Order: sequence, then structure tokens, then C-alpha cells
Amino acid sequence: MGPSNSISGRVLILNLDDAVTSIIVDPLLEFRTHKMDLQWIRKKTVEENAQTIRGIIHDFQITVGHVGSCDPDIYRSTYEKIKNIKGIFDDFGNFSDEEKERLRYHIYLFLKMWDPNSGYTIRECLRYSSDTYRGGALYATCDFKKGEWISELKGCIAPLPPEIYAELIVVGRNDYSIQLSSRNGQQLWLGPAAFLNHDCRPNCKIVPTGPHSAQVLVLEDIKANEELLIYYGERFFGEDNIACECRTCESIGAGAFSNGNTAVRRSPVKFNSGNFSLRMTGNRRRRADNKDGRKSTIVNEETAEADANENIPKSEPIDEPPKRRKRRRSSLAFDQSSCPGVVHREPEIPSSYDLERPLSTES
Ligand SMILES: C[S@@+](CC[C@H](N)C(=O)[O-])C[C@H]1O[C@@H](n2cnc3c(N)ncnc32)[C@H](O)[C@@H]1O
Repeated sequence: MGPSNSISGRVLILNLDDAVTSIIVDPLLEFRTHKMDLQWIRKKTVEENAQTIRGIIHDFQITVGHVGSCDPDIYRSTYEKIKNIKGIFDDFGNFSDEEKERLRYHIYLFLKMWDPNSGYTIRECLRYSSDTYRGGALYATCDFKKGEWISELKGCIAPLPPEIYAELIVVGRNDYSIQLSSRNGQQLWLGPAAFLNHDCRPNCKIVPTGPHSAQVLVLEDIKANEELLIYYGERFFGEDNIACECRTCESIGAGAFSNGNTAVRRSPVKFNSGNFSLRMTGNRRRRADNKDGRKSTIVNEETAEADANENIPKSEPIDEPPKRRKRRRSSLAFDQSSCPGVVHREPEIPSSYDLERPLSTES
């Protein structure tokens, strides 16, 4: 499969996800979220059109909110409005038609973050000193029951062969979403689900739906406004997750909060006040990580689904239960009847976009 009729892993990693988060996420959060390409600067066009983009997405929220479902026509017209911003897709001038379809689909995936019917949204997260950029976190916008799928929240999996790893990955800077699977080697998890943070007592888990796509399953009842949290694995934050800064660890004095653990900061770091600025690197905690410095989850299962399940503790991950989180009332709380956790309408997925089809790793 050549680059002419397939998108390369490198393009997906460097262009697609970074560009779409720049266009669809950053203007609304008003800071620069994680990027794989460390050279990535917000393209001037996005910068100049941030207000226009915010207007388009606010209109999208209102319209789709009135309709009460993830209406495909509204996704399409919103995509067209964004596409019509002069120069916004200049980076993709050389894309084949199929790659352009993938771009469109990727934009749809991220628009769901702002769709009041999708069941989740993104907010700024200042909790983790290990974020080398200003972080995001995903929150439920309606109640979910244990066993339900948050089907509008999707992840994309790109293979990360050693040559691309060596070329692109800088440990501690852009390795935020790398998983190691015994079956599939290094993988990069992108898409909206790459904003899910880790908790040693997770309320969700990611389940691959194919070799290159994943969905989110609810592990315990979730109320609107609660953060959606998954379990990355036993060693993502060093041996025994010693550098984990999750609320569960905080509540029981484990991970970064264990006695005598001086390797990490105990409180969220302060950011530069300006929009779109990077976190000061001096604030980064030292990594308590495995030998080669890579954060990885080593799994042994045979199937892709098992790869994801392996990331979930088989028994309770922590003996002592976490303190109960206070549940705040959500200003965005929806009736369960209008909650997309129950009824979903998929926005139109381009026919040529086959999530199951392997992505080429050629550049
Ligand atoms: C897949 S990203 C999750 C979203 C992240 N907040 C962001 O905006 O990119 C994983 C990164 O989030 C941060 N993170 C998530 N959960 C954490 C935890 N429990 N303790 C420390 N850092 C965490 C770390 O920087 C980690 O590399």
C-alpha cells in the first residue's frame, strides 16, 4: 500500500492530529494542547482566524444542541465553513482524495468534543506536573451507566515503527500517548481519546474496535461533570506508577504522593499566563521511569482487545478505596433521555474511510 492511496503513519502523526487539534481544540481552550511535532507552531492562518473558528464552533454547538442529536448535516456544514477559511487547509494541498476524507473524518471526531449531544467535552487540566504542555482532560456531560459505551468518544491508533519512533519521539516531550503491545509493537494513540488522563481507579477503559480504532467503555456509573479516566498500565509512570499524580494516589498517599517520594512535584505547576504558551520546562518533574526512559505498557495478550484490557487492573488496583469525589451539578447536565449515551446518530463517515484498514507507515 503506497503513500499515493493511503495516509502514512508519519502524516497522521505529524500533520493530521496536530493540525486538527490546532484548528478544532486550541482556539476554544485558548492554549496549545499536546502536539506530536515539537516544531509545530500554530499556523498563522489558525492564529489569525481563531475568532472566526470560535464563532463557527459556537454556532455548531447551538445548532446541534437545538437538534438534540449528532446531526450529520450540521457536521458537514461546519466542516465546510472551516474549510472555507482561506488557507486553513494549505498544509494538506498534496493530500490525495482519500487523505482529505480522513482529514474530514478527523475533524468530525474532534468536533464531537464541542457537541452537547456527544456525552463528553474537553477542559483545561492543570493537575499534572508531567504535562510538558498545557493539558486537557475529558469530562462527561451526561450520566453514564456502568457497561455503556461512550460511543462518540473515539481513539485512533497509529503504528509507530522504530524508524519513526527514533525520528520523532523525544522522551518526556511528545511521548504522551505511546503504548507498547507485544502483538503490535509500539503504537501511538491519537484522536480525542488521547486526552483521557490516567487514574489508578479508572471509571472507563479504552477498547480497540479494530487495529486502528478504539472506543471507550464505562467501568462504573459516571455522573455529568465527572472526569473520564482510564488506566494506562502498571508502569506508565515508572515502576509501580511511582510518579502517578492521580486523585486516587493523592487520596491514599500512593504514587507521587507516597511518603519519601521526592521525585515529583506535589502540586500543579503554574503556567505562563499568555495564551498558547508552552509550559516552562523547568517545572517538569523528574521522570521515574523504566530503564530506557520510555513510558510503556507491556502486554502479553494475543488479541488487540486484550491489549487494551491488559491496561486495566484485573482486580482493584488500589487496596484502599479512594475518597468519594464530590459530585457537582453540571450546568451542562442533560436529561438522560437526550443523552447520547443512550441514542446515537453517527455523523456521516466518508465511505472511503475504513477505520479497520491498516494505515501505511511509509512517509
Ligand atoms: C495521553 S495524555 C492524556 C491527556 C493529557 N492531559 C494531555 O493534555 O495531553 C497522557 C499525559 O497526561 C499526563 N497525565 C495523565 N494522567 C496522569 C497521572 N495520573 N499522573 C501524572 N500525569 C498524568 C501525563 O503528562 C501523560 O504523559
